[in-house]
Amino acid sequence: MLKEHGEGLQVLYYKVGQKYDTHGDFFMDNFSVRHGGQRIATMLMYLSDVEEGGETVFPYANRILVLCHGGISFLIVEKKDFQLSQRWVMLYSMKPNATLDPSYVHVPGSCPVIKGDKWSCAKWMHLNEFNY
Ligand SMILES: O=C(O)CCC(=O)C(=O)O
Ligand SMILES: [Fe+2]
Repeated sequence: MLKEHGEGLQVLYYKVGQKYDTHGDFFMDNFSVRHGGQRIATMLMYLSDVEEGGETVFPYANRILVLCHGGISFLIVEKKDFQLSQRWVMLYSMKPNATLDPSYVHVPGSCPVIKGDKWSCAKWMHLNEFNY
């Protein structure tokens, strides 16, 4: 992917009780695609440890991301825990044939933070050059 196809980084901060509602990272309207076209993929990065809560859940991909609890990240796939060696994941919004792929709709985008606080960061990649 070319760097010109990327949006600037978007940093998110959640305090206790704050959450992000269910969504997909692709656009559902024609207006939003005017800069760079549809989003192809998201690189989601976890910048902090959350003591409790703050999970990102991908039920259609059968994945729950429990990130950075006590400095360790986990990916739960089909009820099995996998410890991640990195603090980021790639989520795809489109299939290789350029049709939308809802597999990584996040339900919710972020569960409420229960203890501590959460910092995350999204980098979105587009079909075309992104110039805003
Ligand atoms: O903070 C998270 O875990 C998810 C953020 C997210 O879904 C987004 O920025 O699109
Ligand atoms: Fe998202």
